[in-house]
Amino acid sequence: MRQAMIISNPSSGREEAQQYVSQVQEILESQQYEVVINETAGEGDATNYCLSACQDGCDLVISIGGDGTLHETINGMMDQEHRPRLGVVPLGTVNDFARALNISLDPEEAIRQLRSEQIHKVDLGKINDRLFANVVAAGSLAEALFSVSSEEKSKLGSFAYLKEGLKDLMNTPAKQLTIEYDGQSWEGESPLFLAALTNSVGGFEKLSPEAAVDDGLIHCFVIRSMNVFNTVTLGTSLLFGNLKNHKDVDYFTAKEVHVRSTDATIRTNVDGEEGPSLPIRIRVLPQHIEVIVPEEV
Ligand SMILES: Nc1ncnc2c1ncn2[C@@H]1O[C@H](COP(=O)(O)OP(=O)(O)OP(=O)(O)O)[C@@H](O)[C@H]1O
Repeated sequence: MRQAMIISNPSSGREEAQQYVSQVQEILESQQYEVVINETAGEGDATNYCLSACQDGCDLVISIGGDGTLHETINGMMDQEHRPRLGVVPLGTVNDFARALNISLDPEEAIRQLRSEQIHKVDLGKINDRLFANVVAAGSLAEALFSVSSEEKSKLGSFAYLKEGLKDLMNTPAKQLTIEYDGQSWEGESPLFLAALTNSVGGFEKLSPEAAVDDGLIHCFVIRSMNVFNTVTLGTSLLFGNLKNHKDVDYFTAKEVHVRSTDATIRTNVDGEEGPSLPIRIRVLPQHIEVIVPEEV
C-alpha cells in the first residue's frame, strides 16, 4: 500500500487546519494511501516530520498551512535521495507557492485539486544550508518586513508588506551590496535585493512574471534607489509586472548568486520568514521536487 503523510499546522491562517485534515485524509484513503497525520506544535516540527517521511520511503506528503509551514516541510527533503511527492493546502495569508502553481487559495477547492493526476517538477533554491521555495530578500527594506505583525498580515495580506515597506522608506538607507552571479558581478548601494524562483512574491503575482517554477533560474532584482520620487512608479511597476524594466531596477537571472556587504549585519527574509544574515550563497536545484498541481482546463 502507498504511504502518505499529512503535515498540518493548527496555528496557520485562522486556525482552521483541523477541519481540513479529515477531508484530505478521506481523499488520500480513497486513493489507497495509508495515511499518517502529524500536527506541528512549533518551529522545526514540519521539517522533522518530512525528514522522517523521506527516510521511511513515504510516497506523498501534504502540507496544510501557510508558506512558513511549506518552507519548513521542504527543508525536511534537504540532501534526501528519496523525496516524496508534495501536495499543498494553502492556509496562510500570502501563499506564494500555491499562487505560483495555480493551486486554489480556497482550501476546500485546493483539497479537491489533490485528486489531480497532474504532477509538476518544481525548482527549489538553496540559501547557505537551507532550502527555499519562493524568495530571498536582503537589504534594509527586507528587514522592515520583519516588523509586519501577523494581525496586520491577516487583515491586509500582501498590502501589509507594501504598506510597511513604504512606511519605512525614509528610515531605510541603501546598503552596500556586492552580488556575484554566474561569473559576473554587481556592486553598489541598494535598499533591496530580491532573488525569486516563482512569479509570486509577497502575494504580488506579477512581481516576476517571467519566472517559471521549473526554469532552473534565480530571477534577481536589485533596486538601486528608492525615494519619494520613484516610489509610485516602482509600486505600479510591481503591480503591473514590469518591475524589471524600471529605470531604477537592475534585473538578471543566474544559477548561483553570492551576496555580501561591507555594511554592518544585514538580515535576509526567506519565504517570508527571517533568514540568515549576509553573506549568503544561493543556488537553484532545478526541478528538485514533484508537486501535485490542478488538472489543466
Ligand atoms: N502548533 C503551533 N502553534 C503555534 N505556532 C506554530 C505551531 N506549529 C507551527 N508553528 C509555527 O508557525 C509558523 C508557520 O506558520 P505559517 O506561515 O504556515 O502560517 P501563517 O503564519 O498563518 O501564514 P502566513 O505567514 O502566510 O501568514 C512557523 O514559524 C512554525 O514554527
